[in-house]
Amino acid sequence: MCSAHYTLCFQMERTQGDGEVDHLERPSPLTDKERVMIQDSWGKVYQNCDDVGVAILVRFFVNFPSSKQFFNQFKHIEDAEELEKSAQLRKHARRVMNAINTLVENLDNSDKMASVLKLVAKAHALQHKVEPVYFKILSGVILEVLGEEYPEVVTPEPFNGGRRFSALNHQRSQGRRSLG
Ligand code: HEM
Repeated sequence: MCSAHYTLCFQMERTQGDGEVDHLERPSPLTDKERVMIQDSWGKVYQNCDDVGVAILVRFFVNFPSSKQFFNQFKHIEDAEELEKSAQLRKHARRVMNAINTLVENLDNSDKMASVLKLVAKAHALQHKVEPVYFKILSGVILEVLGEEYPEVVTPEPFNGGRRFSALNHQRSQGRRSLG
């Protein structure tokens, strides 16, 4: 599982069937080797950050239309091609990718990671009134799109119950078409 996704999930609370709120387990710290693998893998994705970010958000809004309700400029748009052109969507895609990039760049700086996550969490909860479940859904879509577009860096080996970035088979990426 990508560490940024993992950290975002870690920040979220999960509601149990009986209505009690339970915190996710704290992940074990990354080793230096894992951190460098994640940064290396993410670097490849981030080279195409505009196209990847838009592809992720279009998939998210098409497959989970209720998530559009928070965006005044495209909440009524259904067509994927039209969504793709929306300036508000493209801006949010850049913001999402840049926030993840800051997290990945600071994997060894937990204070910085916590402050970025806190800012994002506060703004979305208090200002934009986004329910936490949408973060969970979006993180699944991120992994789905990256798994399709970058199979060499997002591999399916289980890692604490999820998927992770991996440096495995980087060579296989040579020559693969890039997104967009
Ligand atoms: C990885 C997850 C996400 C990241 C890193 C992220 C990041 C950001 C950032 C940095 C901003 C601009 C600053 C701000 O207003 O807070 C923003 C704005 C916003 N985000 Fe997110 N976001 C994420 C997920 C979501 C989700 C799941 C939704 C709703 C389904 C959402 C809805 C919004 C809205 C409505 C705005 C304001 C848009 C505007 O004013 O044009 N975000 N987001």
